[in-house]
Amino acid sequence: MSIHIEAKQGDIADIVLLPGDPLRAKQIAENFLEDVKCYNQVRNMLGFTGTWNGMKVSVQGTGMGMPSISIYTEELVRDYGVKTLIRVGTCGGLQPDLGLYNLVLASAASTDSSMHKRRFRGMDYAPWADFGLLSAAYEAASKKNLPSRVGGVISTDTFYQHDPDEWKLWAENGILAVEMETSALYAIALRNKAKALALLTVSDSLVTGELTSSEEREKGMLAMVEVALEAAKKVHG
Ligand SMILES: O=P(O)(O)O[C@H]1O[C@H](CO)[C@@H](O)[C@H]1O
Ligand SMILES: O=c1cc[nH]c(=O)[nH]1
Repeated sequence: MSIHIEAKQGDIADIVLLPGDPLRAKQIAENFLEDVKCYNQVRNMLGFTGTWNGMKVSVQGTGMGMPSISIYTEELVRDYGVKTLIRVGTCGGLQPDLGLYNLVLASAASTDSSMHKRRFRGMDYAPWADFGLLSAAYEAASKKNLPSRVGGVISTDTFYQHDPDEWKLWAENGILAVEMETSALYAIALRNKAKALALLTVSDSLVTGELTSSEEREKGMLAMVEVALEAAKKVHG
């Protein structure tokens, strides 16, 4: 048991999928896992463990933003010995050729948060994905003919920006998409010698203003979850 997770030792698998939304965690468990057990209801941040094609896997909601995902991932790796963390989230596309439902595989994550600057005494730190997971996920997405791009994302502290054009600076410098957790996830995984990857489905485009409905988003997520599970299976056997 940790401060925010009530699971007993052994309840959580070595591999954990991490959606921001706890109800997406429930939906993933119901749609993909067998022999499912709910191990966490603290703060309604639901966590489940089951099996997928014989592989033990957990799925844990993280909440929104880096402070929230930091709490869950720190406790998962430090208190439960989790080795592999795969975020399955949504993002806003920042490049004109990124369509709705395209998959972004975040190779690295910039941030406008001061989280790394505090830890690195004012210097910048650029946390990155585990290459084995990244290449396995790219291969799985390619086999499914799922349009996908590998590149940098920006993890922002502010979903609603005061300057509506702020995202353009990141776009002009090659960043593919905006979301709110990956930079913290990668930094925590690297510090704890765990493997991490963020898979992000484009739910809206800041370039064109297109948006998906919540129902469409649910459907679009399923392909990403399959990619995450296949990548985990390839890396862990
Ligand atoms: O769909 P999730 O995983 O929550 O991810 C994205 O959606 C939330 C904002 O709506 C933020 O958490 C952002 O990172
Ligand atoms: O953080 C996010 C997530 C999805 N879409 C966005 O525009 N921002």
